[in-house]
Amino acid sequence: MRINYLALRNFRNYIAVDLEFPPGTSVFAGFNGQGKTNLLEGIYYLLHGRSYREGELIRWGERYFHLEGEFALGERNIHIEAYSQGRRKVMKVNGSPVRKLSEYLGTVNAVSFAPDDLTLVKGGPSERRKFLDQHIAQIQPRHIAILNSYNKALQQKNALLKTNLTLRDKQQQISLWNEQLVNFGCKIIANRMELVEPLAQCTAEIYSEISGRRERFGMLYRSLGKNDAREAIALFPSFLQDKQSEEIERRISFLGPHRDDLYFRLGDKPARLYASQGQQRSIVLSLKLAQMRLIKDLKSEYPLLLLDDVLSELDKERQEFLLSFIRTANIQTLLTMTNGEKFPGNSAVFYVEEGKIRRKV
Ligand SMILES: Nc1ncnc2c1ncn2[C@@H]1O[C@H](COP(=O)(O)OP(=O)(O)OP(=O)(O)O)[C@@H](O)[C@H]1O
Repeated sequence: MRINYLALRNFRNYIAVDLEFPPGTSVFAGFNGQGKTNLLEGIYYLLHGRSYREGELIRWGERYFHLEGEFALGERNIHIEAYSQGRRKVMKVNGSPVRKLSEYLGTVNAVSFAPDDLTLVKGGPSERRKFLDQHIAQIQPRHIAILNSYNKALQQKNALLKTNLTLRDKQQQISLWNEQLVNFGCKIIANRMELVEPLAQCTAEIYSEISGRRERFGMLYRSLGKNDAREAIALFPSFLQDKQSEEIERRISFLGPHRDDLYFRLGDKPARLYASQGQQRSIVLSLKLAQMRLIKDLKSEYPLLLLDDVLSELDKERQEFLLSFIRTANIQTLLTMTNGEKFPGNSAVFYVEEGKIRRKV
């Protein structure tokens, strides 16, 4: 998968930028606050129909933003457009408006890696669930709709638990929401389980390579407190039934895949507690590369790789591992760096300065 072309209009700190991307690695270098992340954010927005950051996308003082990109998928070119129309956001693929995100999400895949991802190991479970769910959504866009339906039912159930209705009324209504939670929740667990099995294997292989075969990495998806997600699916309805009185008493719904976690192990020790800084970096790097491989296995093409200021976070050996993976697999990679860092060999270099981009000649 490739990006050939990108146009940004009034997007973040860009007034008007038109860029053509060569194959291979492109470096975007600049001082802090010049627009490097905004550029990757624009590409992310085109591929996901939303941003991953807070804040106003329209350039301050302007009334709209407009993004346009041309992507290549095998022999096929895909033209994606996104713009704001008042408060409304519009997406078009090859000129046709997109009604539902799931219609086009995952058409062109990208894996991104930024310093924030390094919290995946030591951060809270919600970060790891988000990581899993985002990956699933790239290959199975309906997963987003299932998550939304589950979260809606969960919100309604929590709202009900907070009301002052009689116990009898609550009991009656809760079972309706529980039915929905089971319906959508089991699909979520099944999707996560299906991804984690190959992801765990692939990540372990890559981690072993990075660590010179000295360390063993393992990953386990724990759902509803069970190590076996199939068991969790089978038990979910009766668990909800058993916990009903406690949920009514505590006025909160505390059981379901919205509480699940992904456990990382180094040898037989939990990585969350014991992984060193370097080991955390190796785990996240292995996870990202495993994601790339799984997408390649499924779609026969590697996704785009968006590396935001991440190279400086890796030591020399891990940098070399990542760069040689990119070179060997011939992955189109967009890499941001701060001025002064050493650029990887054979890359096209672009300078980013105050919302303007020029290619080094
Ligand atoms: N809606 C907006 N309109 C205009 N400028 C904006 C808008 N949103 C963000 N900015 C500005 O864009 C600038 C560039 O942000 P960006 O995150 O891309 O920087 P960067 O080059 O990646 O920097 P760093 O190396 O520090 O990560 C910031 O200074 C920010 O204030």
